Amino acid sequence: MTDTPTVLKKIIARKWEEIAERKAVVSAELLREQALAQPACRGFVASIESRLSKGESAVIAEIKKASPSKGVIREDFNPAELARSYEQGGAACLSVLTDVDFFQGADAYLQQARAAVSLPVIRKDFIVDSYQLLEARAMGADCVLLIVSALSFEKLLELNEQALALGLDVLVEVHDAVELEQALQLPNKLVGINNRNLHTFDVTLQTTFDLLPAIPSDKVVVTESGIFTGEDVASMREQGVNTFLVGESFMRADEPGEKLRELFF
Ligand SMILES: O=C(O)c1ccccc1NCC(=O)[C@H](O)[C@H](O)COP(=O)(O)O
Repeated sequence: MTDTPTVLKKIIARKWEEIAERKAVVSAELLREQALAQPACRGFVASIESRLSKGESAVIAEIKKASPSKGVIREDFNPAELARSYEQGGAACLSVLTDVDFFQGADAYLQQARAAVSLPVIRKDFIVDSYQLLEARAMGADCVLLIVSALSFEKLLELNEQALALGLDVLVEVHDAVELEQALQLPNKLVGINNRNLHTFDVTLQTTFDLLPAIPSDKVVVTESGIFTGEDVASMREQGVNTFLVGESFMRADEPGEKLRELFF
């Protein structure tokens, strides 16, 4: 009997096809030239640390039109306007979904959002190949996401090194103790704990609380997914977690930046 592929497995399988299609249009060599011609990144980690050092929450505000678990989340979708709203609301950084097939994202959305503000931006996608790092740097991203469950440990180390060498910051994302053990072997400052199980879509903030004790105090923990209420925010703060990645809750609000301010400041 064969296992039914989970959504994460489907996304990764499609990613490899997408990479092959894109490589046929723009070679890795050309992309590298474009990546190396970019100005310095804006400092994703630095922006978070600056907020934390002032005793504030650092909010990574996500621009996400749709998702596999929720379908279309926001019809009225203008990345530049959303970015401005988030900046005014007090965001430390932006997260922009660039995956086309499962999130209705686009590389252009990242560029439009970033051009509208001075905030650093993470390319939120499913990175499995160094070509996507070159793409990220070439399109202007300041940070990339590396999802431990999507990569072998060797690939994780390799992509992490390549991303850092390109001047990108990296948010390494885990969901359980085994993945966390791998993530902690990287020199990175940020450790993202995704409260969403990417295989089943189950979301529980308990994931962050369970993994937190194993994380050294020199790391910055980013709690990701499922943050909707003041109580959610307070429960994280009580445990010393002050960096949040939030998407749906803001995206469903008429004024996403106002919602951000109301929840966090
Ligand atoms: O959101 C999904 O349905 C999803 C499915 C499979 C892989 C990843 C998925 N989402 C990416 C994220 O983790 C979230 O966009 C991000 O953490 C924000 O979460 P939320 O605040 O719950 O929108």
